[in-house]
Amino acid sequence: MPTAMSDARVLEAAECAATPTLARRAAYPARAIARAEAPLTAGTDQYMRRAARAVAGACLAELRELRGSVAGSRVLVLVGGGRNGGDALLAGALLARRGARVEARPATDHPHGAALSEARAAGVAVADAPAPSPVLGGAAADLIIDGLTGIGASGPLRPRAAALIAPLIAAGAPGERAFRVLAVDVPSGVGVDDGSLPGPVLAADRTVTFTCPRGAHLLPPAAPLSGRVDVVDLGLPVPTGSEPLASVPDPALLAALLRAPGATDHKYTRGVVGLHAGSEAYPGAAVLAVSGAIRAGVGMARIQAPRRAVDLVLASRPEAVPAIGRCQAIVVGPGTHRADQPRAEELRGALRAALRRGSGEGQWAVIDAGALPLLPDLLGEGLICGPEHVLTPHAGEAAALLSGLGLPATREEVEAAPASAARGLAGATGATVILKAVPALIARPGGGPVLSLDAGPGWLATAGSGDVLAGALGAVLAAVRADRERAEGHQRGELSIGAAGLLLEDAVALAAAASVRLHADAGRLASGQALGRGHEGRPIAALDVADHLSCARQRLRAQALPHDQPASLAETGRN
Ligand SMILES: NC(=O)C1=CN([C@@H]2O[C@H](COP(=O)(O)OP(=O)(O)OC[C@H]3O[C@@H](n4cnc5c(N)ncnc54)[C@H](O)[C@@H]3O)[C@@H](O)[C@H]2O)[C@@H](O)CC1
Ligand SMILES: Nc1ncnc2c1ncn2[C@@H]1O[C@H](COP(=O)(O)OP(=O)(O)O)[C@@H](O)[C@H]1O
Ligand SMILES: [K+]
Repeated sequence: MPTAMSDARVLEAAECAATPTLARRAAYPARAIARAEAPLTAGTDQYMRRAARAVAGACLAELRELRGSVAGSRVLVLVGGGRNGGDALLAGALLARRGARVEARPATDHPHGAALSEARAAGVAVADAPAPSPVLGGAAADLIIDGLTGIGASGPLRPRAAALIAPLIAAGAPGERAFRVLAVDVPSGVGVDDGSLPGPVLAADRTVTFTCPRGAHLLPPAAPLSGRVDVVDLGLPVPTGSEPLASVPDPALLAALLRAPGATDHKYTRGVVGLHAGSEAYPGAAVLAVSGAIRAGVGMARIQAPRRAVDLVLASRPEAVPAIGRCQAIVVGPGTHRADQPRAEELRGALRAALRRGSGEGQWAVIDAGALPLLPDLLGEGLICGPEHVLTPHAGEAAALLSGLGLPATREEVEAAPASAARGLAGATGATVILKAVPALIARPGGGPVLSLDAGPGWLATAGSGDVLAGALGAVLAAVRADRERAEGHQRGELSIGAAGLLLEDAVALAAAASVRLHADAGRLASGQALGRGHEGRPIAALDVADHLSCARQRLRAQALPHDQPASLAETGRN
């Protein structure tokens, strides 16, 4: 199938098409995507051609970054039997016309016929593994295009496809290997809708997908294997008729929650948080949680803890108030263990006061660490969680809590299907759930798509990092609750601030998302990873994360204030 386009025009079109459309943040089921596309794509290959241009554009960018030029670069195309393989072959053809040495390796006896002919005509060599490579001559490729399977796949990769990726997986993770991998639509072999990993998958440096994200881009454990994801608009409809599986909250919405104080604000209108954090055994967690709350912008942080922990807090945060009084939100549990009976009894008291006894809204609360295992008994007493109660388990804590609620689960099961665990926990408790996975997930008790949030750099995996997150979340919840209290005191519609007009469930979920975002950005800033791609960053301590929360908040706010753009994250990281 010859093309009438000149090389220059092909390149131009390819680069345009690869521009990501960030407005599309919700992942829909593969079936719904295919159903919505079908009336337009039947009987035409124009959408496959647009897809291939977008893929080729991204490949050109990767090759230029890696080698400085495209001509002479070595590209290996892995080809499955469907249109995903067709996209990859046509992209390979475009790259061959740009002077790349391109070889295609089919995992099927029946690759897309027209795309295969066009690739051959453009100079792409087609080799059947394990035949020796005629083009690459056994040398490693610079770039692999993974076009084995897309949204039409199910189950683990079949043996022939799995055999093609096995040696590539063995070459190491992205960043550690000599070649780059660009996945067409999804890294082949992932569970497209649920983000599961039913078998081996070649991790991509970059993925080019179409129309809207897929579940596999937003849900762990598959999500990190996509690398950078470009969502390209091919002119096909978004399947808005079906419920999304997951979504990425708009940063502008998160920023809008974190309003700056005005002339009529005082510390109580900015929010007061009460922290039941730290214990004789783990006094430092109280410092971390209080610091997280203060640096995230709370009006006042109150602390309740054993004397040793309170003394430590006051030594580093003299502004903390060592008495629990009226608060808009509480944080219960950082730095505590259920085996510490006297401390557990204090936490139980705080939780009893916070949970619902009937239908009314309870005290807004973060329920973390040692407070989580106390929940099943309290719910057994007839107390009730509402959306205003936010649970913050990691996988192990989620498994224990599910099991305590009569839904047996192991840590491995939660890690294999975190979205289902987060939804299950929210449904079983009635609370909002932040599951600390990578990416982090937020599930609402009323169901609906889970929110997916970049968890930040791996440097955040350091002791006490979760205590900082709990404190920051307490601060944001207190501020949102304070705004709602203030708005309730006014005539309807007279005062429009922050999250005042949102449904309770949405306000709390967005507050949770804003806190995860602040924590992740603070980790990027503290570690120097905010300098951009190629900067792997440096080790950080949990207190460094707390210290960078205020800067992270300023950066996020800038997204709500387009007229007042401050310096980029990258510039801040240099300080
Ligand atoms: N609808 C359209 O016209 C468009 C589709 N596009 C591409 O087309 C893809 C969907 O195409 P298809 O519906 O043909 O599906 P796929 O290409 O995703 O997969 C179907 C093929 O994979 C094989 N397969 C299924 N499960 C497998 C497994 N576990 N291991 C190995 N092989 C497996 C099937 O036998 C079949 O040959 C999208 O992902 C996207 O890349 C783009 O070209 C844009 C336009
Ligand atoms: N690989 C990772 N990448 C990004 N963030 C991570 C990673 N591992 C852990 N984190 C984050 O670090 C924090 C750890 O919290 P938690 O497990 O409660 O630890 P701790 O109790 O020591 O504070 C969470 O916010 C989690 O999301
Ligand atoms: K693929």
